[in-house]
Amino acid sequence: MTEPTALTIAEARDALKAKTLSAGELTEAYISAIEAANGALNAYVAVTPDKARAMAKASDERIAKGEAGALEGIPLGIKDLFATEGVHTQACSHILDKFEPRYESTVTSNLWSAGAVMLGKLNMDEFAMGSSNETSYYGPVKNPWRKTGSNVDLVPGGSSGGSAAAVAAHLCAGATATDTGGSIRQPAAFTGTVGIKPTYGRCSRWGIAAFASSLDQAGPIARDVKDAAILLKTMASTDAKDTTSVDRDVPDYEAAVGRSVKGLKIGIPKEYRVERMPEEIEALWQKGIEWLKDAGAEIVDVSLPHTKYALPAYYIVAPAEASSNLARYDGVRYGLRVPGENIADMYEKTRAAGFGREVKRRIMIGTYVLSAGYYDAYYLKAQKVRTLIKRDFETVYADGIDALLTPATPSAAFGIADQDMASDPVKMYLNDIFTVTVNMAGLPGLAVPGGLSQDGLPLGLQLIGRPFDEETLFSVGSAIEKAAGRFTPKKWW
Ligand SMILES: NC(=O)C[C@H](N)C(=O)O
Repeated sequence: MTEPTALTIAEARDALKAKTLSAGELTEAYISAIEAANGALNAYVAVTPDKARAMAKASDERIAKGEAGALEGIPLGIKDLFATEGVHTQACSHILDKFEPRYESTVTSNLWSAGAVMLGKLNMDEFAMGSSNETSYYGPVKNPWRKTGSNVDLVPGGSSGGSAAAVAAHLCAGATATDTGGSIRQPAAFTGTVGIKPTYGRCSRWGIAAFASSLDQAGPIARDVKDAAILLKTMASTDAKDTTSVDRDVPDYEAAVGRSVKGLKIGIPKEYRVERMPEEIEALWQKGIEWLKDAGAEIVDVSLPHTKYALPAYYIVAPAEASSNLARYDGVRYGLRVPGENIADMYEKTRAAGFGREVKRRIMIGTYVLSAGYYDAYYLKAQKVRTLIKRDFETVYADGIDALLTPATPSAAFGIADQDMASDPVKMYLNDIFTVTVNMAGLPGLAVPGGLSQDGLPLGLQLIGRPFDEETLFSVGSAIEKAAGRFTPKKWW
């Protein structure tokens, strides 16, 4: 029999339904896999076996009574950014030390209401700021993938590095993640998994620690396109507690998987052919184009003229919002408190000790671009650029384009403590060059594996859709998946 942890969500769902596997057995298999692997991979920052067993037992009882929910008995990992009642929720920051919320985020409560089982909390870049998972207070996550014949540890990408690594290494059936500028799609690309950032407003942000509220969106990381569709269906909802969540029915995303792409118009934006793009990324993109042509789609060259301004504008808007959102961590209500001479001294000492370097850098950039005298020159201008970026997409969609195809990242996974990235934060920020436009425009974006690099590392393609048209992304994504195949790392841990 296949190992229970090797099953996709769709397969596990069938096995649970056929009663050839129980939720208890499936959950035990994941708990053992985490125990065996987490010391090496550091994907989980908190494991909740007792809770998982109790949830699985309840699932088995519901299955026996014929009352199974859409995700009944499916063991999931949760990014540490989501509030989980009574369970470690620290956005992988020292400043939230020992914080265990008294409430549950809307996305996770949707999952538990559908019968899913929580395995624990997943590592991430501190407050989701990073592209390598190295800014986590809990240390870096190791990518389950290594170059062929090498034993050098690589990053899994970030900020949802723990989510991506856990899914790739089969330490959960699927995971929640969030994406502000690429945090779902870049780690998915680096680990050979599938990740979707839905349209802004599709998932409730309630109970997710805020980084940049106008850009943050939750979404799943999964082993294949179908599993991503299954997870998003339950994660998405309209929520009175988040006024930016939209009042729209959630479609049956799973039904879109495998649907024909014949006649769809796929745009290829020429501005994504950036300078010094590695040949293998260019080749991957070309392969994606050929696969979609073979599947009957029409390929159209398009232009998104303001693309090159997206990254600099993102690194103004995101830090500006972060500096405001992170003002709440002051040592008064929750988390870390470092005593001081007086209250101002206590704030200073707490924030100095509680935040890591990258978070401090963003707070300083954000405070600067919002300050009197600089607001118009930076923040206001960046917001105007954001409108131009959004209009670029509106123009191509008005011309009948159904979705756009681009690479997901400008490279494959790089080494932990990469000197180039460590010495120059802008080099790290360049990881987001293909993904931030999507957040700036509020659009859905899907990352799907397209193949392996010459060194044997996964490379991802990105599909960008019309607002609230995640279904087309699932259809086109599954056409790519069908042609490219699926990718699982060789176990070394
Ligand atoms: N949060 C994200 O989407 C990650 C992005 N690399 C950032 O550091 O802002």
